[in-house]
Amino acid sequence: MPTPAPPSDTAAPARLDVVNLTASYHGRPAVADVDLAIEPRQVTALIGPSGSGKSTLLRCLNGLHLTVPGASVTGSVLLDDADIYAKDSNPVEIRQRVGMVFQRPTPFPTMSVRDNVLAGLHLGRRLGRGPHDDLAEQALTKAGLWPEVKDRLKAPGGSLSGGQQQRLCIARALAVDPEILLMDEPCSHLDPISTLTIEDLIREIKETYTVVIVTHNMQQAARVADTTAFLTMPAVGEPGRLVEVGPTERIFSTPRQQTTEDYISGKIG
Ligand SMILES: Nc1ncnc2c1ncn2[C@@H]1O[C@H](COP(=O)(O)OP(=O)(O)OP(=O)(O)O)[C@@H](O)[C@H]1O
Repeated sequence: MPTPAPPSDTAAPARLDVVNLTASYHGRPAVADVDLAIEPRQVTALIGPSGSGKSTLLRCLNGLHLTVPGASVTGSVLLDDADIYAKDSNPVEIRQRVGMVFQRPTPFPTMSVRDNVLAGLHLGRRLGRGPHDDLAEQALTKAGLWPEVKDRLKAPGGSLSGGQQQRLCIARALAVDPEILLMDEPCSHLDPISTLTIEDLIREIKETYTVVIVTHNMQQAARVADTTAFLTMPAVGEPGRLVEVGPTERIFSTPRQQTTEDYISGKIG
């Protein structure tokens, strides 16, 4: 199946369908048999105990998993119906359409704020219409950082606070105009105020983007996610499996599976 064409500026954000996905390291499954529909313009949270495969599953959603030595995948991830694991799919294009923000803010510390935002554009994607300064301003505005850095665009990225650096990374991810943003515990190294700022931002950007977030923090999932997917593994050393997925409010108030209830009530995990 051919890789889908890049979106026009007015295109709706993409949907993702995970179909019978198993992801392994050196032949050992880390997460198995996952079927999961990720709806456009929603925030989907992946929750579950440590080692249940949340980050692995997240990295499978844009093919980043296969960049890990010894990693393999079976099953499919359909990006608007085209399998990102098809032989003829284009990994660079997929990662432009499905961006990623990591746990630790990862700006280039000595590169200027402006150049950090534009750093992803060298991947060969179209640069859009206006000059790059406009693009940097737009991305920083979307990431809620523009008022704080508009007079510091030449300052090094490393001179910003941790929370600002994480929003700089979000601006960098948004500058390449993705349709989907994957966030792997984006607040785990941030203070409570910066965390709330990022959560506000997630709620705002879901108007335009499809967001998938891995979080250990169930309150955070309850605050930001429309849909929550709970993964766990039956025993240590066994692969994680998707136990239950549904509207966040229902998952937290009336989970259908006992394991989900045990996890959210703190009995396991
Ligand atoms: N690079 C790797 N090489 C080998 N095994 C790995 C690698 N990354 C993860 N794993 C294994 O895959 C399994 C799932 O790990 P993963 O990090 O996806 O879980 P997680 O639910 O995100 O955990 P945590 O909440 O602790 O971050 C674990 O058993 C882990 O040891």
